[in-house]
Amino acid sequence: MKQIIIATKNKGKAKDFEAIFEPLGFEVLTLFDVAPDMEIEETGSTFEENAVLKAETVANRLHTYVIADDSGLEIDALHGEPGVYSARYAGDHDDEANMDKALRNLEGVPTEDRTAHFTCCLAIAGPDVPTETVKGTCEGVILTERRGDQGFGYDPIFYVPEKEKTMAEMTPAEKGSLSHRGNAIRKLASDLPTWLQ
Ligand SMILES: O=P(O)(O)OP(=O)(O)OP(=O)(O)OC[C@H]1O[C@@H](n2cnc3c(O)ncnc32)[C@H](O)[C@@H]1O
Ligand SMILES: [Mg+2]
Repeated sequence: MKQIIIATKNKGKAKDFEAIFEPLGFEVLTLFDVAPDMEIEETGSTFEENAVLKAETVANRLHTYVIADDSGLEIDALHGEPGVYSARYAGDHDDEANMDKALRNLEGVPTEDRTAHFTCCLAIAGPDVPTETVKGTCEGVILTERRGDQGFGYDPIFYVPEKEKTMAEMTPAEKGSLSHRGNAIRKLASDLPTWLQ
């Protein structure tokens, strides 16, 4: 089976990638498999900068093609917060505390003003080629309480009106069919065979 390296330590993200790449015949490897000691400080101020930073750091170390994902939630009523700070909004990678903070900051905001979107920027870096980036988004509404137990991060409070479900109420495959990550991967897909030769 062909292998694809995702420069991430987020197991929820890795599951999202597996749901899309495994049916295409790829085994998904993460930093836990290829470079468990690596901790990359995300010093960029945009998703794109951080995705490029993560992809290039790992590609330079491993001398092979690597995909990195930098993503986050932007809530309109909070002027785009938490944005690039999504993972560390209230506590470092503390999904529950992060959701609580978002819900607290939205207290009293009516449904019609609770619009938000997820963004996913993917960067692909490798030896002797310029790094490429693509972006995918997904629109939704922030609920007042959690629903569902699938997924990760802000999925339980991110409601997708067309599906009448939160992302945490979707199977990984269903989430991938409409998510910011799925949309970004589909943009990349036509380039994949050449990147992975
Ligand atoms: O940097 P890596 O190791 O890939 O893992 P990370 O979790 O730190 O990833 P980011 O720096 O890209 O931060 C993204 C955060 O945005 C949120 N997020 C991104 N995609 C999401 C999704 O599909 N569902 C729910 N929350 C998501 C979640 O809080 C993530 O931790
Ligand atoms: Mg991160």
